[in-house]
Amino acid sequence: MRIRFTKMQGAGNDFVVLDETRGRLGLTPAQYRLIADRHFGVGADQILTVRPSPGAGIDFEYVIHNADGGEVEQCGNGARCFARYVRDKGLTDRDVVRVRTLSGVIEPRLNADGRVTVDMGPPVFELAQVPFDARGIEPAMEGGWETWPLALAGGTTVQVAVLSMGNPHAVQLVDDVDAAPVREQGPQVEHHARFPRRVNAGYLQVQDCSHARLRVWERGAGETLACGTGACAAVVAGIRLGRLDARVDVQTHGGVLTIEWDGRGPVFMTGPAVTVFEGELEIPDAP
Ligand SMILES: N[C@@H](CCC[C@H](N)C(=O)O)C(=O)O
Repeated sequence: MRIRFTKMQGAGNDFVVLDETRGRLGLTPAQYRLIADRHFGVGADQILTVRPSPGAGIDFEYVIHNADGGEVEQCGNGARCFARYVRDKGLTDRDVVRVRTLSGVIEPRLNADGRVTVDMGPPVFELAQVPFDARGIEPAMEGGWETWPLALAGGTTVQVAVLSMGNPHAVQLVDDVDAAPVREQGPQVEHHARFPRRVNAGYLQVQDCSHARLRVWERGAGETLACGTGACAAVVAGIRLGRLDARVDVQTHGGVLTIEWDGRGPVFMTGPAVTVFEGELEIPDAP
């Protein structure tokens, strides 16, 4: 089959965007993997699919597949690209769209400067409780919030703050992200028995109360140049640990994301959303 696609990026986190507003393509996980493959396909960290409104008060449905072909609940950098895409393609004339994802409704807003701000909804902390209570592991209090010990191979134990931004994150505070063992340790954290549905592993370096650096080993994609939900989760963790203020510029390898959280309500993420090119791809039909 031949499919039309748009290649986009948000702070270097790159996406293939597919339009299913006029009918489903019916792609299989293997076909998503092929599209994301950097040698045999287009290449992307995630595939984003635009579907029509699922009901009253919602403009679109937003479906996300990781490069490994698995469908996931949320993608922050993708949400900004999604908003840019539906506007540029004339699928809406609104500056603010309400979009249903697997983890709920989010609201991206196109700004006059070309960047996009997304109301990502509030962080969820319950994720941190259940498995640890079951194992009877004591949390460590650090700056008034709980982080949890995670035993890794070779006798290493790391402290992680575990929370959900619609998708799961385990965030570590590190002194220097450049020296953090993201590629060696990230896969271990992602697949740790503690996280039956796997997890995104974030490494946060606090520079001062409004500046941070971040690297993320993403579930189902490996280390990416930026992770939007990862930036939201890391800033929320940094605020709860007393290390960050309510508005933080997060420097990633692909660009800066501005994250705002008042300590209670939704997290707001602002950053770029850019179209790179468009094309057509021939992929084998599903068996
Ligand atoms: N790149 C993303 C997150 C994509 C999904 C993630 N890998 C997961 O499996 O939860 C972002 O910008 O948030």
